[in-house]
Amino acid sequence: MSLGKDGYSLPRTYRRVSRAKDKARPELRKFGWDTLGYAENFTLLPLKDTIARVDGKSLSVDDFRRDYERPRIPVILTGLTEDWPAKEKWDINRLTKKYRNQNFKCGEGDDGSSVRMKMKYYHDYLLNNNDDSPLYIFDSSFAERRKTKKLSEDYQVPKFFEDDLFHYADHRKRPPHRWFVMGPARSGTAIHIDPLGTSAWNTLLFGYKRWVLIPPNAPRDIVKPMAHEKGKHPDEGVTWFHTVYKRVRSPAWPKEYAPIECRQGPGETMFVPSGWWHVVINEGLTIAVTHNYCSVENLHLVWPKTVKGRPKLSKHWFKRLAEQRPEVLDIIKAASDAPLYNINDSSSDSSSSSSSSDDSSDESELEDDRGGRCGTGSRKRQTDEKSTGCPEKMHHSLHSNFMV
Ligand SMILES: O=C(O)CCC(=O)C(=O)O
Ligand SMILES: [Fe+2]
Repeated sequence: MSLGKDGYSLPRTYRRVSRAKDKARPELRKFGWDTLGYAENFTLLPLKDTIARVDGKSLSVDDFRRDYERPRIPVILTGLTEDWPAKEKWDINRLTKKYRNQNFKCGEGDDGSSVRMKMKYYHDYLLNNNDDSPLYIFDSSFAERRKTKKLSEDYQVPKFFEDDLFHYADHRKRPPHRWFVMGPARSGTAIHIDPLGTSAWNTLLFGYKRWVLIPPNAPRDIVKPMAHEKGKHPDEGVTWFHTVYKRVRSPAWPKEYAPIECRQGPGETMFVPSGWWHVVINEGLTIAVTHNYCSVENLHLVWPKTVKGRPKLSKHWFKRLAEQRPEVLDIIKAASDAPLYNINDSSSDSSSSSSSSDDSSDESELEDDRGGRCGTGSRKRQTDEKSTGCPEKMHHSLHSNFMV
């Protein structure tokens, strides 16, 4: 198809994209979206892949718990998508055809509202943009909307993550926990910790993502870009890979905060344990699904954060767990007796400090630090952590609401 003079194939894309951009990143209106020229000049340091990869088909749930989940060690699980319809169906052209007129969340307004775009316009944008840090689909309500919920039938929650204790809470009350994720080169997620002490799994169906994970005890100040490095994209993955990444790779980086890095490819499932800092950049078009969860292995971390950040939810959830999973009450009791500690040790989580028991703070504290999005719908992109009090994962980028 030939491109219009604005560079897009469809006549309305330019206006739809402009409207979304103005709402999601009004501060770029004057500065411009491609001013830094990253589409031409952005390069990543050469890959240093240091993560363990394990065949998910032959690994037992008990072994996963013992070797990775309990000790909180990141790992890539392979071979889990072989029976997923998504393996074939989550192809950009097929998705665009099937969900052409459906809106997907690709950003968040200053007021926390979702910025949405129809798939057909997003597809046009995806193929034809030169933005420094492009809009990124991070949609946490796809499984609840009539016309997009079939996406949730295209994949299966891997057995390792099936026992999500948040299932026992009323699904309308639980924090956002699953995201359909799609974006072009240079889109990604700023450094963050997922919200509420949850762990996450993130399965890539198409493309390649670069990940850097940094241990929970690393202080916030050293893992985040410095004030003078933030520029116009303070909360974007590209900025981190442009600034902090060099330090992480230098011999001066403290050994105790040694990162785990990798290039995740199609069919690979990343396990991000509770409390780990992580940052992601897409090397080209990627299509993924990610869930955050609470299991018997991280409940001791999730519980105190939920009490603090989502007090009403915690009461409701406690009742349900007492009825249906009484055996986990000992974990809750032990976690409640322990002094409230930050799972990040030195990297205190400012977001969780703003607690009050009213609904709004309840809502907003779901996330910890995901850098991603707040609000109720996005998971993971927060603009600035939890300090904004937003609970989702972080992104517009960070799963907005649910991440730390
Ligand atoms: O795929 C990505 O961009 C990473 C997402 C992420 O870390 C999150 O949603 O918390
Ligand atoms: Fe995350």
